[in-house]
Amino acid sequence: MSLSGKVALVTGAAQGLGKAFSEALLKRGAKVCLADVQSPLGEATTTEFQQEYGKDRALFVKCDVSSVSELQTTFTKLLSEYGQLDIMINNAGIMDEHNPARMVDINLTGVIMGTNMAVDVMSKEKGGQGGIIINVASTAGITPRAFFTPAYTGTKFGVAGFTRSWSYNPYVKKMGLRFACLCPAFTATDILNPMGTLYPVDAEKITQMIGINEIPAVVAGFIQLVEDEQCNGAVMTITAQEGIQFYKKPLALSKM
Ligand SMILES: NC(=O)c1ccc[n+]([C@@H]2O[C@H](COP(=O)([O-])OP(=O)(O)OC[C@H]3O[C@@H](n4cnc5c(N)ncnc54)[C@H](O)[C@@H]3O)[C@@H](O)[C@H]2O)c1
Ligand SMILES: CC[C@@H](O)/C=C/C=C\C[C@@H](O)/C=C/C=C/C=C\[C@@H](O)CCCC(=O)O
Repeated sequence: MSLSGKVALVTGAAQGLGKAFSEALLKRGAKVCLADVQSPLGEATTTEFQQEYGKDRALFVKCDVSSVSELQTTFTKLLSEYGQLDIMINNAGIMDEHNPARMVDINLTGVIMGTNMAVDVMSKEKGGQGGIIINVASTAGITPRAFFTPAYTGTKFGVAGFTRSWSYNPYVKKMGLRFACLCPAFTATDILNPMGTLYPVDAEKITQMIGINEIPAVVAGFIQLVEDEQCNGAVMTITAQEGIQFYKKPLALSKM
């Protein structure tokens, strides 16, 4: 799918993977609404992108994805600026085993609410143009072996299950929608702080043992999902040792 003229919403876009996903979309001709709870940093990232890709191509909205009203306001601002939404990336997430309720609100409830609002705007049955919704889980969301992050693992299992459930919906073809789940393993961003885990020494040791992805490797997998019109139901893993793999291959879209 050509991304020229498409409109994307990326949550958690001020830094890290969300920033890199946003830039990859901009490079391919899309307009991007960057949503993040970090206001000065999100504004600085957006200004950087506006200078590189054009003022009208990037928009920042301060948004805490755990707040339904802030998410709604984000969609309202995005639609009033760009008039459409084609690509929804629910990426915002934290690692804080010491505050599991907050982590569930951001990592899981935020993804569910962001997805449901995007479905309402993007569905061809509701006046939208269809498109793709990618939810960022983790390899921790498909194997429970990261014992140092049990609540985080729970949220990411939730994201993977939620996204896959949508992909099996027999009405997605009529809606013109595709759902995919991106599952990186450890990647070089600020989230890799062992102090957010229950067992920092073990977390650090296992991270080094498994290896750390560089951001461009994850961006390559991300773009593959965005551009592949057959990717509905895909669960893609990206690891330093084995690169891009499919844990669950794309589903044939239902004829219903
Ligand atoms: N880096 C990794 O090792 C790794 C591996 C697998 C999955 N992930 C997932 O990738 C996603 C992006 O993480 P990252 O690695 O870029 O980390 P990061 O900490 O660099 O970026 C996370 C971004 O999310 C934003 N954010 C946090 N809480 C928010 C909220 N309530 N509302 C809106 N934005 C919020 C932060 O401000 C930040 O910009 C997360 O969902 C994370 O769980 C990361
Ligand atoms: C160093 C801190 C670290 O623990 C914080 C990580 C924060 C987010 C990254 C997370 O999404 C990545 C998880 C990757 C897990 C990779 C492998 C596990 O699934 C399995 C580990 C154990 C094993 O298989 O032997």
